[in-house]
Amino acid sequence: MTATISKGLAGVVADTTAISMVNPESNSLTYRGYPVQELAAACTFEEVAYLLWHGELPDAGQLREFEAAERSRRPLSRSTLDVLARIPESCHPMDALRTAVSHLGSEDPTEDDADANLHASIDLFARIPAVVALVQRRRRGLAPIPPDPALGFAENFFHMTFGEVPAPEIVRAFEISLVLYAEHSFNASTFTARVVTSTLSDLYSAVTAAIGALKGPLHGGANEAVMHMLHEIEDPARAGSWLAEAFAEKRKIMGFGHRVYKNGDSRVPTMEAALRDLAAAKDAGRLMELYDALGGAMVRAKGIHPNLDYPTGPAYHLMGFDIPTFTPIFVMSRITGWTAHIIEQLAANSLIRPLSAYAGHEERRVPEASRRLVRTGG
Ligand SMILES: CC(=O)SCCNC(=O)CCNC(=O)[C@H](O)C(C)(C)COP(=O)(O)OP(=O)(O)OC[C@H]1O[C@@H](n2cnc3c(N)ncnc32)[C@H](O)[C@@H]1OP(=O)(O)O
Ligand SMILES: O=C([O-])CC(=O)C(=O)O
Repeated sequence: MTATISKGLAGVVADTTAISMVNPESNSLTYRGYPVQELAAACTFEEVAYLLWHGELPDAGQLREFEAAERSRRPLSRSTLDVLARIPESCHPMDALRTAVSHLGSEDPTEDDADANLHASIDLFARIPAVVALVQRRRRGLAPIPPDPALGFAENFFHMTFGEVPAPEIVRAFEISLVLYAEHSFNASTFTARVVTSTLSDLYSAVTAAIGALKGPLHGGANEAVMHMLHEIEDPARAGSWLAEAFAEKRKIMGFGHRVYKNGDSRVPTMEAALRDLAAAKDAGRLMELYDALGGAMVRAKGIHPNLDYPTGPAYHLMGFDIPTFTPIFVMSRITGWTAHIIEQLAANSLIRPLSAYAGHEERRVPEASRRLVRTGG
């Protein structure tokens, strides 16, 4: 019998999920039934995080309690700070974050039941921004800034990174990006987390593996690659010729294309609007000319549309973050979706173990040592 191979598991439905629905036909994305565009317009990131974990938006009392928990759990332990201090400054911040999350797991002695996993998820949600901010400051030769419990999640991240909170429009654009990045069904990093969880391993191991999967430029690493690409092209008039050269060399154009959406990513219009407001506030007309020139040329040449990483790259640049901080910011958001999936996987677990079709050497006998280990020189 010849097996049907679904390379990259393309088109394979691996399980059910109640967390989000990606619908490429209607170009929509819902979290727990709510359109992501409405959530981005109306909710704080804390409310969306609560929704992903609990299945419902919080009422005022639930939100107050949740915000208080997040704010109180932000500080990093001495031992986490010591581990971070020993990681080479030259490494990518995703490597530092992966190590920090793994270390945080070694500090958490709790069992892996659903309550403990929800507790650990909120711990990671609260602490990851402190790691990301500290690592960016260290790269700039600056001392860490402790979290401020008087500030919300997004504002506090700016405070820990820059020592100040920018204008509310900038914080809002950032918060919109966090809402849009939070969850996207069985993408590669979430599926990685579910595979690890399916062996009944622990939440920190699953998140550590997910960070590794997100780092790659075909997935979350694309937001950084987009900004490098825009810097490289530099002049909007060069966008067409740069693209033609990239096609000739069979290079993938970062921030374009998607495994599920083939007619545009449902999240892009919302993020693009936020980027345009940001660019107007920052007088970044030339960057937007380049952004539009490349986007237009790509759609005209190949009919391939931008994904969410295309607008978030320049948006994070305009907010003042260093490029290597972009994918770690994605982690600050996606930790909510990953951990919601880990809890869901565990609640109805089945070991994830697909089959492979063997394509190697035909069966053969191991030669005797006297024939295998013949001297060939030296
Ligand atoms: C948050 C996120 O993770 S969103 C994704 C972020 N990743 C990127 O932006 C990286 C660039 N994009 C890509 O590499 C791809 O579009 C992926 C990996 C995201 C999706 O890949 P797939 O689903 O395998 O692509 P798909 O099968 O639709 O490709 C169809 C054709 O379009 C081409 N194509 C797809 N995306 C691109 C791109 N960005 N640049 C150039 N060509 C592309 C493919 O090479 C393929 O061409 P072929 O038929 O001549 O071989
Ligand atoms: O769904 C995917 O394959 C990638 C993606 O857009 C995401 O993880 O947000």
